[in-house]
Amino acid sequence: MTATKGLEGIVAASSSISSIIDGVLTYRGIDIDDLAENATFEEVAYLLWYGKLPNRSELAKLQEQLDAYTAIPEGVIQQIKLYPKDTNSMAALRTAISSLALYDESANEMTAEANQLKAIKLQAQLPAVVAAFARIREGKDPIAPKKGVSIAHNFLYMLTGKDPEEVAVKALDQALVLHADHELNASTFAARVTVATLSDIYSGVTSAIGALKGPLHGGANEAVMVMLEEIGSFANVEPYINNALANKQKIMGFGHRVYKNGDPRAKHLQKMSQELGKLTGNLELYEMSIKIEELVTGQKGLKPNVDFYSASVYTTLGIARDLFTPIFAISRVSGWSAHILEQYENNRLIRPRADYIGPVNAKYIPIDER
Ligand SMILES: CC(=O)SCCNC(=O)CCNC(=O)[C@H](O)C(C)(C)COP(=O)(O)OP(=O)(O)OC[C@H]1O[C@@H](n2cnc3c(N)ncnc32)[C@H](O)[C@@H]1OP(=O)(O)O
Ligand SMILES: O=C([O-])CC(=O)C(=O)O
Repeated sequence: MTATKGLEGIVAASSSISSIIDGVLTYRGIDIDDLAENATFEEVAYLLWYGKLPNRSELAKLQEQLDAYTAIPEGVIQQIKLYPKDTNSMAALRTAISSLALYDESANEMTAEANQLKAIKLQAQLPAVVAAFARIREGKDPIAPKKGVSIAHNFLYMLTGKDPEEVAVKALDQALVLHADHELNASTFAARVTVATLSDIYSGVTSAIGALKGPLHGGANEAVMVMLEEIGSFANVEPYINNALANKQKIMGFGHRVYKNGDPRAKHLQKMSQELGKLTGNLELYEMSIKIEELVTGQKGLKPNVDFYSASVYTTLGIARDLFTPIFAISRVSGWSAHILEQYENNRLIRPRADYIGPVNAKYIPIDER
């Protein structure tokens, strides 16, 4: 038995949710470019869960369900108030989402209907948890969600207490569409491994959040912003990047395990970054990002992934840097839950083998002889 490091190229599940074929990403067979231009995030979540786009009445019913579940249990709010003020935002999210299960009587119910409803609940509540955490750590009260508005609108409203501008809602909504699912990425795989033991959906999503947190995966969007802040100005881009590449440092937001000719989502975020920069009259982050891309692609052949331009987009929307990865989770919980439901439908325990490379024929040495 020999191991494939990082399971590169290993096909570990059959799925009908999203595909990456010849560099083209689809959700349920629909090209991401088409969805990014035309679909709302709620339509996409429905598509991922049910395998088809919703008609008007199906979408209205989903909106009603989201409205019914968005408010988070008071017990979870009280717990968030006890978190240290400097808690890592993804650690807070992981803990709070795990604790949502304690307040859901159906948490361990395993019927398909119960699990589908819990997917909707998690989708509704995850943005409310992120917004509540963001406010509570600033000593502010959480804001009750609105009804009848999109997830993007509600999230920005729950963060600030003000109805966001239409352009901000549209940008965030499109970012949510672009992040919703991505085949067997690390966090989705973690979710599937967890629920393949027939553990519950909250455990699956909690595992996924833990996996998304790392800077090689979802945590890269925050790391990109750390880099942009360190660079500080357009003039410093070239010396900074040349030095980083000469020292064999990884440039966050570049490279991908599957896409070798570029991530099809990045161009949408690049365009959004430029448009928001123009609207706010500050194109510096966008121009710095373009220059970084020119240097990294020019010297290493690496292309930006979904995380690269999302950093300048979210910053231009006025969102705190450490909420970027939680926002990724707000979107990706749609994909995680779709994969969890798919795993339950045709389950088998996921249990690969290890190529043992440790000592052999070793003997127990009594403690006094060591
Ligand atoms: C939503 C997402 O999860 S998208 C990915 C987000 N992550 C990042 O942006 C972090 C930066 N990127 C990376 O670390 C990697 O490109 C990954 C983790 C995304 C993919 O990794 P892998 O498929 O394992 O590629 P691996 O790390 O083996 O890289 C292959 C080579 O390219 C180099 N490389 C890959 N990414 C980068 C990068 N961002 N900057 C500089 N060099 C890089 C590696 O150093 C390695 O070089 P070597 O062969 O000389 O040692
Ligand atoms: O697929 C991956 O490995 C990472 C990624 O781009 C995502 O999860 O969106």
